Amino acid sequence: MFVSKYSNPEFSPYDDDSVPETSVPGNWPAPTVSHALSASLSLPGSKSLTNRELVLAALADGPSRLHAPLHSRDSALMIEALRALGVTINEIATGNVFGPDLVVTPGELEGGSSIDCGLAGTVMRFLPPVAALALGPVAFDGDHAALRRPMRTTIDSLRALGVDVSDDGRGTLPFSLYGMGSVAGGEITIDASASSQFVSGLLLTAARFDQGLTLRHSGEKLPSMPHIEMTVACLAARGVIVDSPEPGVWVVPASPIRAIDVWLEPDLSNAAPFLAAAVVAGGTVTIEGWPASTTQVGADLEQLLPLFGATATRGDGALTIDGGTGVIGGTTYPGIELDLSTGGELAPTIIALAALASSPSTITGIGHLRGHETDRLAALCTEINALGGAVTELDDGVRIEPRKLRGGVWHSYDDHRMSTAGAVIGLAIEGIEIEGIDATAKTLPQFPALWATLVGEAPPTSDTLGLL
Ligand SMILES: O=C(O)C1=C[C@@H](OP(=O)(O)O)[C@@H](O)[C@H](O)C1
Ligand SMILES: C=C(OP(=O)(O)O)C(=O)O
Repeated sequence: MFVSKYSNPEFSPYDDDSVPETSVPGNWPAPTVSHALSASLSLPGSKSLTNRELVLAALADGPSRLHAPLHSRDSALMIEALRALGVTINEIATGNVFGPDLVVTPGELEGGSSIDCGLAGTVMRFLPPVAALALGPVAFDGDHAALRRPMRTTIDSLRALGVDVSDDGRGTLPFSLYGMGSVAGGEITIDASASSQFVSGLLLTAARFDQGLTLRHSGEKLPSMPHIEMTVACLAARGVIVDSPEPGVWVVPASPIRAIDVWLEPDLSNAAPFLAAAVVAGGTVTIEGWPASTTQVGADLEQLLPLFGATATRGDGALTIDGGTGVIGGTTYPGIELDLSTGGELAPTIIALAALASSPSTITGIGHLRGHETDRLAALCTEINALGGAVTELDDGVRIEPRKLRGGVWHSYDDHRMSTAGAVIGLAIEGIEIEGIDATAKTLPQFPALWATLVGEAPPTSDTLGLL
């Protein structure tokens, strides 16, 4: 039997003889715990806020300082792309273990570049409208895994705004556009049912269009509303007041975007697997620096994790989840019925917890996760079922039946939230090896180091936390 070096078989209620015999080189053995947790962690800045503030600072009327921004693959791709478009971005060391502050100085936007979007939805959906303001051609491409993410709405909306876009008709990366130095703006209708980022991308730049923008969403659903509200709030902080006269309509006035200094909040969606660990292992996990109020959908974890029998407490700028004795200590919790359309990026963690529940769960409102870093519904079904689970895909979600799980290789599909969902299950199930833990570099390069701290394996050091 393969036994993770962190595991203690005595405490696993899911012991099974069919775990793999040997470890696969390069895979990350997910730590299994045999004790209740008592961890307090700080996390780096929010991906969604950092990449919005980078874009807004690049379009602003002077230099902006970003304090405590995220430094990860997604933010690095955004920084490189903005530099290629003529924006100056300098680092200022502050002693923050998660990396330097950034000073963003706008410049005249120039074309002639090729932008690597990697696998970052925020780069591929936020930057084409910015590039349309540049003078000259700008090409957009990305990772192989990115070439299936929906981009048709971005392409069509730019064309509706009069921008010259060349693509191969598939509605995905790669494509290119020819910026004319300005965009007239006006009124357009788009279908953003595949991603809220189509709306956010247009809103972020629209104040710089000659006539601003009236944007209408026409489609059967609109996922991730909190992320659109985050965009509107970031614009408001820079003096651009977006009116929403009715649901699905936004009016952005032509207006300067003010240069301001901003403090980035920690990434609350990246807190999800750490806080969920308390549910599985028992004991407490505290995330420091939890904002008193926020536009991040990760704030919903305070209400979501108690659905799994945990207790959430806020105080002293922190959120603590107490999982009692946890799954490994014998706690059972019933499955849940949940519409997660507002917080799709929390779904992989929630589904991992549901896979350890004692009765069935149905998670809906997340059909659009098929267009995320991977088809997350298919990936979660495949990986949980390969461990002995019983997850089925629905039109817009998944149904999870309780099953005794066993160890095995958990594939990440280049998706950071698949890697971390596997780690959550791995706390209770011996012998789970994560293939592709490096995917966590997309938004949290320190994940393996922080997870080791969480389970009490190693204290954090500037070497382990500062890695990029
Ligand atoms: O605007 C953003 O920062 C994001 C919006 C959401 O995208 P979708 O609406 O495509 O789910 C979310 O899932 C993603 O992680 C980040
Ligand atoms: C969907 C996600 O990312 P992206 O910003 O690449 O869309 C995510 O982080 O869960």
